[in-house]
Amino acid sequence: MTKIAIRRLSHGEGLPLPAYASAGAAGLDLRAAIAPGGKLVLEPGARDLVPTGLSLALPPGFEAQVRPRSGLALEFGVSVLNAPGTIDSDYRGEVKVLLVNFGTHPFEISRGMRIAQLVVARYEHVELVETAEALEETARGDGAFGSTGVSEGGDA
Ligand SMILES: O=c1ccn([C@H]2C[C@H](O)[C@@H](COP(=O)(O)OP(=O)(O)OP(=O)(O)O)O2)c(=O)[nH]1
Ligand SMILES: [Mg+2]
Repeated sequence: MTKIAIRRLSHGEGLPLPAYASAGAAGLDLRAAIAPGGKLVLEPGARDLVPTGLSLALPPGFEAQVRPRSGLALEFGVSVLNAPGTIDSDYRGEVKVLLVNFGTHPFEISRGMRIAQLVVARYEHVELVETAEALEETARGDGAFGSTGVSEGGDA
């Protein structure tokens, strides 16, 4: 299993490290590291950058994606605005979560609340090779944005 160095920042002390909630979970649950006793209220339509109290050293070739938790999205309309947030392998600052409240009620965040999940994934750097030639043809060609039909079962 790939090992990734993680540091708990001072305001993250006392909080559990991100963990997989089940044996097959893809994401490590991230917790809000807001001040003890403090709370953060996200009004409907508002966004806020929530600290996790953690920084990571991802190895080259790995990224981490900050993804919403579907339970918060379904129940409260709370999501990650820039989903999936991208943590670069060379980033050493604090991992932060940009939460947004698409719901109709204020959403209260307390310290330690599981607010998002972090999926660590491999990526590749590619070399872009500019060409003046026509690109290799495909059946799709330049069809996009519903070119294969938007209603269920297609438009046949
Ligand atoms: O949800 C996120 C997204 C990003 N970051 C941090 C880690 C990432 O490596 C850095 C830059 O993110 P990104 O490339 O998405 O933002 P940018 O607007 O392109 O900023 P930059 O110019 O710093 O790359 O910000 C977070 O902590 N949480
Ligand atoms: Mg960037």
